[in-house]
Amino acid sequence: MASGYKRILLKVSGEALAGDNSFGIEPPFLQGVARQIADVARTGTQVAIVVGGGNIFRGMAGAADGTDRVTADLMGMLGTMINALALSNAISRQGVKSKPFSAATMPSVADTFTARDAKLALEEGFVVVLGGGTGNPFFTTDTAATLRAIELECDVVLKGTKVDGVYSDDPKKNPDAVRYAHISFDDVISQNLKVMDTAAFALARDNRMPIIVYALDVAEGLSGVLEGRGRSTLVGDHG
Ligand SMILES: Nc1ncnc2c1ncn2[C@@H]1O[C@H](COP(=O)(O)OP(=O)(O)OP(=O)(O)O)[C@@H](O)[C@H]1O
Ligand SMILES: O=c1ccn([C@@H]2O[C@H](COP(=O)(O)O)[C@@H](O)[C@H]2O)c(=O)[nH]1
Repeated sequence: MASGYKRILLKVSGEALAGDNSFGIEPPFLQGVARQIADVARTGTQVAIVVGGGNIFRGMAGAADGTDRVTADLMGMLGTMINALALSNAISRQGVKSKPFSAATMPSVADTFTARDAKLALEEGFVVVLGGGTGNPFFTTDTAATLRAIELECDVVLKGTKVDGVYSDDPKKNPDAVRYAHISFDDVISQNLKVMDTAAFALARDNRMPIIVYALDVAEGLSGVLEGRGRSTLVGDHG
């Protein structure tokens, strides 16, 4: 069934790609995510993806160990590129055309991202997988996801992660945390709810870009979440 969305931006958690491990990519999990994405793309919904890198390297952790922050963030961005290549290839193996783009120039690895080229690829039926975050240190791939969604004129950001929505507190640390079905940008920011960083929420709020937070391993799959089935939280000022 078609989702009703013409074009979506999916943020795939890097940390979740490690599956039951603490580092790297678990192939069955990667294949499962690729299958869900291919199912949605086959319905005619255009899919752009931003991939995180928490399964490989986070700049803050590198900086805490003494590496200068800009270098550590470059290392983090390169980690997201590894995930982007793996995910794009896994989607292609599902029989759906996919093309990786990089925010940083690395011509032998992937085309450099421009909104114009990525939009053309989407219109030609490619699932585009965007690595390298925003290309700038001191940002995150959550902010990159919101930024790219706005640049590519997507209808919605889907944040696919390890938890099934936005809670009153981190559900991994507080078993009494309560999940919201819907929450406004102002509330998620003023309550300092950490499922995404404040910069990403503020950018989405200022550009009226709704965000749906859901668990990548949801039984109903990405298509189910897009159709309103499966647990998730809608962050936005309308609906
Ligand atoms: N209020 C909250 N509601 C839901 N999750 C929360 C909340 N506060 C903190 N979290 C945590 O935020 C995590 C998701 O964000 P995080 O940026 O760490 O990961 P990610 O975006 O999934 O991974 P990556 O950065 O590797 O792409 C969840 O796993 C959850 O434990
Ligand atoms: O725009 C960006 C995006 C990411 N980084 C660096 O990459 C890692 C991994 O990204 P996550 O969003 O944490 O998954 C991040 O910790 C940063 O070091 C960046 O510098 N700029």
